[in-house]
Amino acid sequence: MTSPLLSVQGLTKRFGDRTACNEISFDLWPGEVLGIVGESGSGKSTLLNCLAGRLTPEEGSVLYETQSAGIVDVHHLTEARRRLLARTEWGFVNQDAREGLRMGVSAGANIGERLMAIGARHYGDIRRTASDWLERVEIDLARIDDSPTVYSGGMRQRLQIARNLVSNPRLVFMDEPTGGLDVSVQARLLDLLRGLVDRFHLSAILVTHDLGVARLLTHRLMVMQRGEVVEAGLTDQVLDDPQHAYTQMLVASILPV
Ligand SMILES: Nc1ncnc2c1ncn2[C@@H]1O[C@H](COP(=O)(O)OP(=O)(O)OP(=O)(O)O)[C@@H](O)[C@H]1O
Repeated sequence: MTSPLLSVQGLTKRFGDRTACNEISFDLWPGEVLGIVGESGSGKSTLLNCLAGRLTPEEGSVLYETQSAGIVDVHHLTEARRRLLARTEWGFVNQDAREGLRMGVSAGANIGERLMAIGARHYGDIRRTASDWLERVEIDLARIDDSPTVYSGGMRQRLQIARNLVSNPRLVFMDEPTGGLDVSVQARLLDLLRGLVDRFHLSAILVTHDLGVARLLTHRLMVMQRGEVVEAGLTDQVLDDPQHAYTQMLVASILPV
């Protein structure tokens, strides 16, 4: 029997007297893509940041099964070990690619840096792998030495995805990866992400307010309202036959038939 990659128990995060996430518990299984959906302000990003160790919850635990050191409690690791974990086993794709890229170095270096962080040293190999990944995310190789500052929004997002996936992460956190882009750019990025998720059997947790994105990319969904998970289940089931009044409202407003 396999064990969960991530196991979350009773996670609560408050900002002053506002509870952004309230007693959230769930498991993520290897190879699974879990979507977190809900309206703006429902607590999705806060939850994601608590899972990835970027925010510290007031209560609860986030247990992660590491590749070599067994199960660790993300919030009881030292800062140095958490950073190491983030660098070697996780990816984090931000909505704003500028936050996930180093804007002062070339596209190739953005990918190469990640490889060097996991021990790659041979310049030729690093350059070759960076080139492969640029191709994989449909960026013209002629742009490898350009800085991402001269990339379009869609290209930057594809570069951020390449930078995250090049190190073969076991778990990828994504916060609105297609947000803020033109509709046609979004569609292409979604196609690309879906292909990569399938090809690399990614385990991922994806935050989105877009139920169309959730439908395309996720296996399972958690629906959040005011910091609570109000409904959870297989994505198609939740979207085709929502049980909670809030989910019914979301589905009716976002996916009109
Ligand atoms: N740093 C912070 N300080 C104070 N309150 C915060 C902070 N971050 C989030 N909140 C509050 O926590 C609640 C949840 O916010 P969060 O950003 O997690 O929601 P969200 O569902 O991700 O929304 P969006 O889709 O707009 O990003 C909101 O009421 C928000 O105002």
